[in-house]
Amino acid sequence: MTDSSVPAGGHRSGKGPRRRPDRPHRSGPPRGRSGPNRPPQGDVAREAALDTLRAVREDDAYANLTLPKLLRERRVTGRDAALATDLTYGACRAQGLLDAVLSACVDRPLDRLDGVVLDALRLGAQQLLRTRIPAHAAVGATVELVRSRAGSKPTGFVNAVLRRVAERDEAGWIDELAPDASTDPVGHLAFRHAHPRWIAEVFAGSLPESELDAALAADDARPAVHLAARPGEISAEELAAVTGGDEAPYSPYGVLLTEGGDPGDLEPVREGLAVVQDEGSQLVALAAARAPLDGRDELWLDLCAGPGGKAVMLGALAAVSGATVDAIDRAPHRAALVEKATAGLPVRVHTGDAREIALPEAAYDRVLVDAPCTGLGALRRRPEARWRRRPEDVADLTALQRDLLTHALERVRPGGVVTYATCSPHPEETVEVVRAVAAATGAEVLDTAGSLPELTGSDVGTGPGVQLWPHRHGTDAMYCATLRRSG
Ligand SMILES: C[S@@+](CC[C@H](N)C(=O)[O-])C[C@H]1O[C@@H](n2cnc3c(N)ncnc32)[C@H](O)[C@@H]1O
Repeated sequence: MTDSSVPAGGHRSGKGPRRRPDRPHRSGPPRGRSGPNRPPQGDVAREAALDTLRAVREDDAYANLTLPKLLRERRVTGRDAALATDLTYGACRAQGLLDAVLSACVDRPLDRLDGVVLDALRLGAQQLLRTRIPAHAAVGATVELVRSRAGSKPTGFVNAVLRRVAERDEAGWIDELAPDASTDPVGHLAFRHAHPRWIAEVFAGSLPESELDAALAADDARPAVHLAARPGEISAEELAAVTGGDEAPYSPYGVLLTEGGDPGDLEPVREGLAVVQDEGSQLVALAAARAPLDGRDELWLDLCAGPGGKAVMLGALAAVSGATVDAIDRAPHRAALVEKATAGLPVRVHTGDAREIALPEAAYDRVLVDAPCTGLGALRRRPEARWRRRPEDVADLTALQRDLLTHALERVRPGGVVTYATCSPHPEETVEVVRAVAAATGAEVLDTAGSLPELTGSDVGTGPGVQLWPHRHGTDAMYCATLRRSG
């Protein structure tokens, strides 16, 4: 199809800067050129979105890895790339809500639909309910997409379903379909903010009731992009000046980017003076490096290091203080990423299971265990994750988390400190792991907030440890707690 009549506006209403919804969607040189540098043609944004949704549904692919690769391969850039990103990530995040609406408009279970048709309906519903794209354009473009991918046969069906979806806006469908707010407030908010109920229940169990709405809303929004200035190389103030960002509120190395665009293209990032890293992750690495310690402080261990975000911060701080870091990851490709990220820093990378690898026992002064977890605190970054995770994943992970923390306490010397972290606020993965391992090993739980005075005045929970939240701190919902091995 030609898309010169299709508007490009793809922003969710009420969030972020608005693009003009009615501007013709067109990029690149005039049509008709041919040859190896021919620009992409057709509705390249929606085609890329549809292909990504298929990969997520059929192959369990990650949208945030699949889509950028597809856009690169097809040389889709600028407004088309931005529209593809908005639609794909939006449709992945909101899948449960979109499916509830589609189910109300379709006369059979959604899993009986052809896969391409279902993906297209989700894409169409996303445009109708959660962007400012006019209804006629959203329906027309989706029908043409289906025609180009699945032939004419299903187009009448897709057209009819999307016209039913378009009879109400998002708020209207929420009124119609969400559980009643007075009798089932958690279910209502879960539906409204497009979260599975069990995740909303986990959040509800960790927060005052009055904060659940804000927590789920923040979790459904696009995350801010932070840079971390490399300690010893550039200050946050200088980095903010060079990038046009703002110094972040908590991390002394953090910069909050205020402009869009690919942060990887920024000069300080290309030159290795800064990395893209959520401010919460910066604070975890800082807590690990600052935990109070008597005596020697020269041998550090990062037990679950891949892909290396915190290892870079630890390595740079170690370089400043004269320490050395051993960094382990079980996955060879992730260990390779740590190796690349920490080049030039005093970091030795090892591949293997942290519970078995041949490294010294009772030898390290500081250890960071950034444990594998459900990732419920970083759902903003992994569009499809909230619908893929299952409550039954939690038990396997907590067993591994306890095991890793116990091994960390065996690697650290008596009197040494271990910082345990997750990008999840689930109490079973956070405070309960820390309490259980402290009780079993006799380790002392330290005052983690005391190592992060920058957080003073903000609510970091009742512990043990520090719990960050997107709606409170603008960070991922990271958790960390520090323990000292008894002598
Ligand atoms: C949450 S990620 C760590 C993120 C990392 N610290 C960073 O800041 O980039 C958890 C990591 O633990 C690794 N892992 C899982 N089980 C492990 C084990 N038994 N031993 C070592 N690494 C493990 C995973 O491969 C994964 O890379």
